[in-house]
Amino acid sequence: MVAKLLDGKELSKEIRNKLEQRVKILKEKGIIPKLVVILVGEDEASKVYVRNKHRAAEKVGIKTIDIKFPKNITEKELLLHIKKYNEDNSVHGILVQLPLPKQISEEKITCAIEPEKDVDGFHPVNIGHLFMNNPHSLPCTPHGIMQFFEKYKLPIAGKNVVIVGRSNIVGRPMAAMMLNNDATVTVTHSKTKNLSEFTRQADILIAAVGRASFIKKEDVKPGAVVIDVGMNRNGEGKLVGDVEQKGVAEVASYLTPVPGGVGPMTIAMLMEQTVKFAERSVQIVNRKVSNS
Ligand SMILES: Nc1nc(=O)c2c([nH]1)NC[C@@H]1CN(c3ccc(C(=O)N[C@@H](CCC(=O)O)C(=O)O)cc3)C=[N+]21
Repeated sequence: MVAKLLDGKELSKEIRNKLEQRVKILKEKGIIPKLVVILVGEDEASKVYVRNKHRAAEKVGIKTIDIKFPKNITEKELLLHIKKYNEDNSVHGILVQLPLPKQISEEKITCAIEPEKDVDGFHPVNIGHLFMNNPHSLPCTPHGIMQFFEKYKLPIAGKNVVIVGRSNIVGRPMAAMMLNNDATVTVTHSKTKNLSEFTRQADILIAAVGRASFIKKEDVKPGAVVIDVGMNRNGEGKLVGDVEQKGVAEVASYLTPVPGGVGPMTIAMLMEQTVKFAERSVQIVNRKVSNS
């Protein structure tokens, strides 16, 4: 078997084109969707994100305001800035890039963002709604992954989904979304014993561990759908996923490439969420982005 590659560049473009139309309608009502992105210090992955996201926003017609703070900013000061944007009615979405420097509590910052403006879907209130199967704001990476299943009509109900990684950003919300779609979900992590016994049972395997080429051909059930969430830099500075792509492509039925898979979808979902929040602000009923 040779896996079909799930093209995130192409799909994100499709989604962005649809968003452009929604932004046009908003603009006719005098609303410009506005997203504030806060970056503290110099994290490499975050810088790539800022750049790509800025480009996508421009194409869609979303105004993004990138705010950079030095890595020694205090928690108190950062909280004051968040408060200011919470209270600013022209701002529809606020995103603080993670990870944050040690002196700042990520939990405190995440909780400080108004849930209504939490485009990342990281606020405990939004996570709670997601786990109760009544989502208000969805974390962008797992939400982006769900778009592949919708677009390619890949069945989820009754499938064995195995997620490798239990981060708040990917693994946990991914588990909730798959469960909401009637999958049987297993979340594995660094303490899991005999990991590959689990991964080999997966009809859908989601790798979000942050270790280059961690999932090999022999860890994958023939015919599985494999989603590679990894964004690792190798020795040459090249971006490599958590999946050993070449080998796994020989056994999987579908596979997301890195780059050009999950990454662009994360950004497309961030755009979608921002537009949705702007629509809510003028009570335009949200229409789900449909890829069919
Ligand atoms: N609050 C918060 N929310 C995030 O969602 C968040 C964050 N903080 N901090 C940093 C990480 C990283 N992240 C990326 C998303 C897309 C690409 C992306 O577009 N990658 C492209 C291209 C990479 C390249 O240009 O080399 C690809 O995979 O094809 C990269 C990185 C979101 N993150």
